[in-house]
Amino acid sequence: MSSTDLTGPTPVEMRQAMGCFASGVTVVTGVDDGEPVGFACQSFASVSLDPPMVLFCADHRGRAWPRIQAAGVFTVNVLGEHQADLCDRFGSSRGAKFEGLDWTPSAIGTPSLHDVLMRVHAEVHEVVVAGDHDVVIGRVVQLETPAPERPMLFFRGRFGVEDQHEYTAPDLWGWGDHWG
Ligand SMILES: Cc1cc2nc3c(=O)[nH]c(=O)nc-3n(C[C@H](O)[C@H](O)[C@H](O)COP(=O)(O)OP(=O)(O)OC[C@H]3O[C@@H](n4cnc5c(N)ncnc54)[C@H](O)[C@@H]3O)c2cc1C
Ligand SMILES: NC(=O)c1ccc[n+]([C@@H]2O[C@H](COP(=O)([O-])OP(=O)(O)OC[C@H]3O[C@@H](n4cnc5c(N)ncnc54)[C@H](O)[C@@H]3O)[C@@H](O)[C@H]2O)c1
Repeated sequence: MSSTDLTGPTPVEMRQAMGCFASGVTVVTGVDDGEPVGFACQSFASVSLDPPMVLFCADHRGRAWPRIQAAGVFTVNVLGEHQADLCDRFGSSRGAKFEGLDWTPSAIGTPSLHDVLMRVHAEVHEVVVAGDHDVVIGRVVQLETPAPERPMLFFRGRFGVEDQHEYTAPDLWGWGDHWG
């Protein structure tokens, strides 16, 4: 089979496979017109040390990202293991994300969430459109490491890995036992 015969995975196959890559979970926050906005985000990474840069990927359908982009500054709040409630709150379109939530304005005005492992405060440097997401590259202006908590882990669509030892990866491509 030549590479031109390959049609590539479906969205479902992408989600099932990409879920095998364990990540932390963050909440990306900003302020637009005085109103705090934010969304749960696992596609976060360090990009450059000098100058200091980070990235995250934002779905075009999300309503928070266009407002954060308009403001030009954002904070990445890295969640601890005990903060599943924050992930639920910011990872769903149900309910008001900041209703009844304590937060503090950062030096750049963005919402700092409490009891997180780390906060990255940044200015939007570049936005690259990639398929149905924007890749957002930010220039870091301040870092904070408020709490030495254990991290929240997201793996195969669930939190943590301890209870997933019996999981059998779906045989998406009919490879049987020939993984790797
Ligand atoms: C662990 C985890 C990791 C995630 N990682 C990422 C990531 O890396 N990048 C990313 O972009 N997203 C990610 N998400 C998804 C994102 O957090 C959610 O989609 C979140 O709700 C987006 O918030 P928002 O305020 O931007 O958009 P929302 O306003 O919450 O809208 C989200 C979706 O719901 C639809 N919607 C909203 N309100 C209504 C309504 N009343 N009726 C019908 N449809 C409606 C919107 O059109 C949109 O498609 C992640 C979620 C989780 C749980
Ligand atoms: N990058 C993202 O936009 C992203 C990442 C994770 C979860 N989510 C969304 O959060 C909700 C809850 O997720 P779940 O618990 O069902 O996990 P899931 O099983 O859908 O996610 C498994 C993996 O697929 C990838 N993925 C999922 N949705 C994606 C998207 N829209 N764009 C790019 N990659 C995506 C991520 O790598 C994730 O780790 C879903 O609506 C999901 O789409 C979005």
